[in-house]
Amino acid sequence: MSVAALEARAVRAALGRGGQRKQVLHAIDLRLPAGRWTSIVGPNGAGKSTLLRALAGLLPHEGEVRLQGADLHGLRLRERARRLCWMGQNEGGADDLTVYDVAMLGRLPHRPWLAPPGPADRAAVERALRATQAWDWRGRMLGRLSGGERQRVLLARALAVEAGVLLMDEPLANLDPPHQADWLALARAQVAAGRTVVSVLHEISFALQADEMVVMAAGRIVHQGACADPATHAALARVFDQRLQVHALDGRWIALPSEDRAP
Ligand SMILES: Nc1ncnc2c1ncn2[C@@H]1O[C@H](COP(=O)(O)OP(=O)(O)OP(=O)(O)O)[C@@H](O)[C@H]1O
Repeated sequence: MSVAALEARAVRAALGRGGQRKQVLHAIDLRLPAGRWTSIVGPNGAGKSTLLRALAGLLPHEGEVRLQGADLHGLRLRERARRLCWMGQNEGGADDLTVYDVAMLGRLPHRPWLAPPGPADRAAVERALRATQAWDWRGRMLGRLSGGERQRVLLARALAVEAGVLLMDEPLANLDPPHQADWLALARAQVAAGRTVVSVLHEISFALQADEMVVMAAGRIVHQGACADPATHAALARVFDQRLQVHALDGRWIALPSEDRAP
C-alpha cells in the first residue's frame, strides 16, 4: 500500500477546562491518500475543525498522527512546516503587515534563521498572490481588507509554503461565487501538481467536487469514500438527518435541501 499523506491512529482529543472539559474526538482512525483532495464534512459541532487541527499538530491529543509516513510529533518543526501548511478560520494577529509580508510568512520554513527572502521566496510569493488575485493589493495592510480579500491573502500565505500537504479549514468563508470557483480550480491544480489537499467545508456541493469525502458526526468518522460513491451520498443524507439529497447535474454532484421533511 502506498504511503498515506496523513494518517490518524486512535486519535482522541478533549477541549475546555475543568468541569467543562469535553471529549471531542473519539478514537479517530483515518488514512488520507496522497495526491488527492479530501473534503471533511458533517453537522455543526461534529469535530471537523478539531480533527483538522489535530492532523496539523496544533492540538494536544492521544493517539498517533503520521505525516507522509513519519510521526508528526517526531519531526522537527521546520521540517513539519515545510511538508504541511495550514489555513485556519478567522486567523488574526497580522493586521499591521502588508499583504506581501503576510504571504512571505509562508516562506519562513524555507529560510535560514533571520535570513532575508531570496529570489525563490519572492517568486513563490508572487505565484501565490497572483493565484489568489491578491497581487494588485500587495502593498495594503491586512487589517484594512474585507473578509473575502483577507481570506485570499491567507490562502496565498498557505500556497507560498509550497508544501506537499495543504490543510484548509473553511477556505470558502467570505468568498464570493467567482472566487469560490477560483478556489475550486486552485484546489484541483494543487492536486494535479501532486499535492494533497484536505479541506473542511460547509458547502456540501463544493465538498462533493473533491475526490474523497470524510463524513463526521459527534466526534467520530461515520464514512469515508469517493465523492461519486452512492454510499457517500447516503452517509451525507444520514448525518444531515435526511434533510439534503445529492443529485447529478451536468456530470457533477450537487447537494440540495430535501423538501419532504419539515424542520
Ligand atoms: N474551547 C472549547 N471548549 C470546549 N468545547 C469546545 C471548544 N471548542 C469547541 N468545542 C466543542 O467541540 C465540538 C467540536 O467542535 P469543532 O469546532 O471541531 O466542530 P466543527 O465540526 O468544526 O463545527 P462547525 O461546523 O460548527 O464549525 C463542539 O461540540 C464544540 O462545541
